[in-house]
Amino acid sequence: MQTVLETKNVIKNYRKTKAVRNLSIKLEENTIYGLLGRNGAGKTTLLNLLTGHKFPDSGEIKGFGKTLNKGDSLQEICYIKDNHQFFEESKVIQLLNFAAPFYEHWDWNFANELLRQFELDPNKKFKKLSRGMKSTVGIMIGLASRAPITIFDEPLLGLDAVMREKFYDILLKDYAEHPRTILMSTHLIDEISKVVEKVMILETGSIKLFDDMDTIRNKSYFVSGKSDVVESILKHKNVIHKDQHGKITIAAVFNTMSKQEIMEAEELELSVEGMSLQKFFSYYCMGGDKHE
Ligand SMILES: Nc1ncnc2c1ncn2[C@@H]1O[C@H](COP(=O)(O)OP(=O)(O)OP(=O)(O)O)[C@@H](O)[C@H]1O
Repeated sequence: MQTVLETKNVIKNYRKTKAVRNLSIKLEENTIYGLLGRNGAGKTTLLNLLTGHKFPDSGEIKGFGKTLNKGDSLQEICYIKDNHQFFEESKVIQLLNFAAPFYEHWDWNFANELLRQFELDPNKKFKKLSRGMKSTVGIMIGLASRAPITIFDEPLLGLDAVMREKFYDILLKDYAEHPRTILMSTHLIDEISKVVEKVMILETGSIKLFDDMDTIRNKSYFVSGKSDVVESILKHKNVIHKDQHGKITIAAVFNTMSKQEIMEAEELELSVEGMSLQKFFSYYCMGGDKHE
């Protein structure tokens, strides 16, 4: 698959804060990426660097194989930020009219359909929209742009569960018909696990994990049962968290377990269950999610 965006040894500091540390990643065409990380992990900084809104202190950023110099930004990118800088006095339809010419693949039929689906009055002024409605304006522009690379920074802030489901459904349907690269940073981890194909976890400016969603799903398990049996079966496995309840241990494992190993565990009266991405993220990054 073609690489559409790439960073090589990118560093970005804000005075003493090392926001992005020596980061090298490749984003491929026609893939949906989820960008995860705790507050302050460097997600927004990375997105700003990829989109030319910020320039690295050192390292290189390439779009479609070409190095981006200071001030360059790719026409192929649509970047929707969480802090909407839209003109407050403008009506929704004026904002769409303003955005459309920037994007070669903009689809007005789709934009109008999105207005209907998200129940937005095109003649309402942006400043009079609720927080969630403001987010839907960004979402609509991001989707209708059909940009080869669409980047959303926390697109779902303020959206209720119904609207968020609507977004995931529309995104997946449209992506199936018009494949492109979509990179989305979010804290709604379980929700996006249904949508993303690859997951990137940032921790203090570095990549902690970059893997296929399916691989993560297939490698993350809870194994529970009598403590000594759990301990013996997991001796050589990557246990990322353990909980002890009397004589019972519940272990969170991030490792491949073969069908044979699962069968053997079950024969020893252990239970082996899948783990949600949220749980995996918590255990993998935070050493437990007891404070959720
Ligand atoms: N303009 C700035 N000036 C100084 N420090 C900054 C600036 N922007 C970000 N930082 C710092 O850089 C680090 C990374 O911030 P960034 O906003 O990229 O994280 P994030 O992962 O997007 O966080 P969140 O999930 O809370 O939005 C943090 O320590 C933050 O305090």
